[in-house]
Amino acid sequence: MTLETIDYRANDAASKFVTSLRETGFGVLSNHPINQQLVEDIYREWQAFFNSEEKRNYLFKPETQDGFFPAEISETAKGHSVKDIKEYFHVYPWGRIPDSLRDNILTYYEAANRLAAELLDWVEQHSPAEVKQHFSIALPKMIENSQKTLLRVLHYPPMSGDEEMGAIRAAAHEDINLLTVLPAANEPGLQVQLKDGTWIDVPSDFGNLIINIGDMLQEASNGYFPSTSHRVINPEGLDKGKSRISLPLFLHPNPQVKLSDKYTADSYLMERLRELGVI
Ligand SMILES: O=C(O)CCC(=O)C(=O)O
Ligand SMILES: [Fe+2]
Repeated sequence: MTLETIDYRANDAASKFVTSLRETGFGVLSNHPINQQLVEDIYREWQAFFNSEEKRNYLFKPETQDGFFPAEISETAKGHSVKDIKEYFHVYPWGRIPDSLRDNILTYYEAANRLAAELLDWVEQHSPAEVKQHFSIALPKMIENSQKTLLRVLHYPPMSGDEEMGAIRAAAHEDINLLTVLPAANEPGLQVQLKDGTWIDVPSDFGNLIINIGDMLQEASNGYFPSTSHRVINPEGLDKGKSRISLPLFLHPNPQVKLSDKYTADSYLMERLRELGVI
């Protein structure tokens, strides 16, 4: 099985997209409104930033979680013992951002959020009534003006040869948030796990937009929309010498939004961050 790429401008785009999310946890869009030149500019200028020592001036603050997370303290996925091979920067509009990178990244943040609201509306419109009734408010409303939505600029450095045994760029995990929106990275490697356990490549043609379900949408839909495991595998051969940059936007509802009888967005997030040991 492969993941089908869906033309955002096709008449049946919404229903095809939601069917793909329901079946695989992922949807891949071509012909979408995110400006590809902007994405390319961001990849280029953030690559230069990660190559410079300036990044150390933006070391993340544990209380606010904005800023630069170096490889030494980078994430260990839930259930794994080896750190991922990556470093990243957490962008929030209220957080610290290097001046020279601010305009482009905030333009992208806004454009991706606007599209995300439309895609959440597609999900809502194509949810069966018995699923829809679980949503405490309309899905696009959940993220409206949210200060919690996080744009992560990820840098996977070239392989040096002395990586820890068993380490990969991003070990298998599920995202915590409602939906994740990410432009295809500048190098392949992203894979999703199907129901039968096999791993398939997410079509990474440059210009595609990849959307995946996170645990919060799974919780809010009472399991109807599956949050599926995904990972980023290490490059082989000549590609070992190449960096990879990616740009996931993690859509987080406003903290007081009720996800289910059991959780608000805030109580859900806190429980997960406690499990991860980061708070
Ligand atoms: O780099 C990628 O393509 C995906 C990253 C990812 O899954 C994550 O950061 O949660
Ligand atoms: Fe992820």
